[in-house]
Amino acid sequence: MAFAQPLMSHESVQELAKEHNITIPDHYVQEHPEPTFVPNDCLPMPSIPIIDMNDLIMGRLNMDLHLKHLRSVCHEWGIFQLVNHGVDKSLVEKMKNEVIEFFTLPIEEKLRYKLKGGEYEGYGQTILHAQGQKIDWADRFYMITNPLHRRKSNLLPEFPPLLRDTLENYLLELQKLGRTLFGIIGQAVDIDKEEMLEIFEDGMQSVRMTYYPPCPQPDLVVGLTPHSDAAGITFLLQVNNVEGLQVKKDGAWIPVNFLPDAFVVNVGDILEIMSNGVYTSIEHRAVVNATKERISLAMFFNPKLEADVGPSKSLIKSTRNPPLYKTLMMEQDKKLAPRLLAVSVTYMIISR
Ligand SMILES: O=C(O)CCC(=O)C(=O)O
Ligand SMILES: [Fe+2]
Repeated sequence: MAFAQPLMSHESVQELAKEHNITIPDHYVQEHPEPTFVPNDCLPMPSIPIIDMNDLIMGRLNMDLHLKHLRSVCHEWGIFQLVNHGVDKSLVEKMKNEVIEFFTLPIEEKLRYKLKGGEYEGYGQTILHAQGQKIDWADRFYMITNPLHRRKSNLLPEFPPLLRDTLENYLLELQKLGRTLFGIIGQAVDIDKEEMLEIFEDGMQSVRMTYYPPCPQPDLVVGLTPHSDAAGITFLLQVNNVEGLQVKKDGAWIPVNFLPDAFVVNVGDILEIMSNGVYTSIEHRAVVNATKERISLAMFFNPKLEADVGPSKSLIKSTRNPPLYKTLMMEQDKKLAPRLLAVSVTYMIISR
């Protein structure tokens, strides 16, 4: 590896991967990442369940069946492909193109949004907490988009105008979808719609764009360390049709085969807590490709910052089950707040 102008090792793996004949630097080399599940005649490759939004909003006749199915998917898997979600296809395509454009910008442009010491929002790589910490083979851009007063003035407002406008439109559409989906996901586990809406209305929302460069020795690195999302739910878009996301199901790492036009929806820790453990915040990771770059866009939906997060009051009342999790204040709790702000990539379920 030879840089004319060496970059800080943790500034951009995208730049590093552009060099010919690279030797993977030590801080990217992971010891024995767990292998991907290999199917055989007795155990075929499982696939992520599909939820059809039309069934949930129009399937009045069989609504009980649809809710039961949604509940079992969120319980067994904690992840599904959402089809017929109603978000305009051309807007989604535009969003994908703008994200690709962002990562195509010269490094100097992207470094205008560079992560600063101790901050979580901006452009960069895994934050180094400790000496010897391994770094994921990916560059990321993370920022809070809602509530509006929490937006950083040097991030979204400074974006290239097309990216900024497209992201704003995309956010509005996903907020509409999120509101409907939260109501139904709550209903499927006996949480009052009003309680759900009250907690998530004008909630904390954030976005992460991730660029996974190709890696000549993909088995030596990890694109995204195994984690569960600290969010309520996550909407995930695979931007350039290159696979890499995997979920841990029954102890095995299963690749997620994104359907065209679907969002992959993750149940996050907060929904697991609110459902008193009925729903599962699934562990997931991303692997990288030997020859192709991969790009993804994740939108995280959380309760509002002043909300208390714990097992839902209406659910506990109706089921009379004892709460299995503590109730924490969304913003003030020392464990929850930094984890939510970073949507950190260390797997842990809080306060179980
Ligand atoms: O890149 C992906 O597909 C996964 C992204 C993800 O899990 C995250 O940003 O939390
Ligand atoms: Fe995630």
